[in-house]
Amino acid sequence: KLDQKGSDHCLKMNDRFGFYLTKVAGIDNAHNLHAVHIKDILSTSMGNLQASAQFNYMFDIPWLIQQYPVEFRSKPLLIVHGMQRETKAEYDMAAMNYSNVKLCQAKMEIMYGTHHTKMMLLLYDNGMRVVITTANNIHQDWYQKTQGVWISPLFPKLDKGEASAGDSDTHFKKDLLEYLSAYKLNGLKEWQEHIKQHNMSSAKVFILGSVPGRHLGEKKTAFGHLKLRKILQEHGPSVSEVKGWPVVGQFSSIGSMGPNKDNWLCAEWRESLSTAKGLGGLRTADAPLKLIFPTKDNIRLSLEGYPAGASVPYSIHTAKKQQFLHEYFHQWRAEVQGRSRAMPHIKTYLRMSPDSKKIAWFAVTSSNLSKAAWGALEKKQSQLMIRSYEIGVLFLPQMFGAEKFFEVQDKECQNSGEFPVPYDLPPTPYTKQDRPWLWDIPYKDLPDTHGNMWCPS
Ligand SMILES: O=C(O)c1cnc2c(C(=O)O)cccc2c1O
Repeated sequence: KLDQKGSDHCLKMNDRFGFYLTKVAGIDNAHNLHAVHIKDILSTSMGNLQASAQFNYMFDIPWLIQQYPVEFRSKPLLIVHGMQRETKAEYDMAAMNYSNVKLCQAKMEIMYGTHHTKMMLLLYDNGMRVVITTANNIHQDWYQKTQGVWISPLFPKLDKGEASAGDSDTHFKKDLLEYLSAYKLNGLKEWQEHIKQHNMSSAKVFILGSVPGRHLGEKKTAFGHLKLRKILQEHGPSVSEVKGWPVVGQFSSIGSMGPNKDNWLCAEWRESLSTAKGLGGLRTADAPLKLIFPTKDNIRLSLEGYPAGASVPYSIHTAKKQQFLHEYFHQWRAEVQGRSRAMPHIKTYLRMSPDSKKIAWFAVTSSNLSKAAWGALEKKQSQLMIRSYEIGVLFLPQMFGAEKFFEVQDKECQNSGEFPVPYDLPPTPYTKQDRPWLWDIPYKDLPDTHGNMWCPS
């Protein structure tokens, strides 16, 4: 048990990055000391809330309202979602009970796209905060899973007339406004205005956004994996420093990516994630790729048991078409954070030194491993086609006063500026017996933590 000081220190250290994991029920509370629950984010200690906007994929509206302190439950709340038809009608019905709740439906004009973005815009009487997370606005996403949360500093209001100023070295404000204006929704105009009126110069992260569309010309590098490539080209580590460093991807769902690695995964996608600063296009030896995705047994033996798999939607139909992928797979192991049994719904990407003691950058985002989220080049690479709304943040060492790289925090609550990577590095490869979790086939051989089998209908 950490003494009071230790735990306070932890909190401070974690404030360094503003990156937290969500609290997990049922593990030693030592592992929750600097984790956050949604009620902590919305609490009066974060500011005197005047209004908020909640962007997400899944909402339990009554549950969400209950997460606000009682004195904030009647403040204006804008819910931004991508639901259509029956589900949209359900949301409209649920919201009717709350006169302060307005709904805003994101346009989904490209097939198979979803509104994955999970973001909170919190307006106080003395400023505003931006929160970007991987958790849906439902109880079970904040209960026994590993989820990521980035909480911005308090952004103070700008004095009149300064509206053009207030951006950071990472052009956080400009990129957030560009992301929101891409919705082309009148319902978002007031929040775009709030953002314009606040000083966001203290933001040290880069925005990684995705917006449905066929992005070309100037906009081609505004979103998806080409935005990450652009940032790494300009601000990333140098080629010589990270030659041969593995790229690590960790996610809770997988899209269809063609019959072999050269279609997309180890072509444009790995190209972007292994980009380094220096001569554009200087081909470095292909970076090793390590993908972290829960095994069937990770899910079976988890705190939630097989039902954890209901949030890990990898279908056998898709898996069958891309067996090549499984060579890259590594187990979910998070002893460092006491979360080996708290299944990942977090999505993270990083570049790791061969000895896994350092990382060149770290991203936490709603984006899973899919072309829909990161984009796929089309028309002779002249345009990037993205299907879904996504948002995440990228941490670069030099923006946080680190020399060249982040040291990896390999024991909880270390007293230094090490980066709290949410899982164990180096990742542990699948054993010969391991199989990736597939959510749409039955498992009747071995019971889960709660003694149940898995029989999807
Ligand atoms: O967090 C999200 O954005 C998200 C999106 N989609 C799903 C699906 C699906 O789309 O079928 C199934 C199960 C979980 C999720 C989920 O957690």
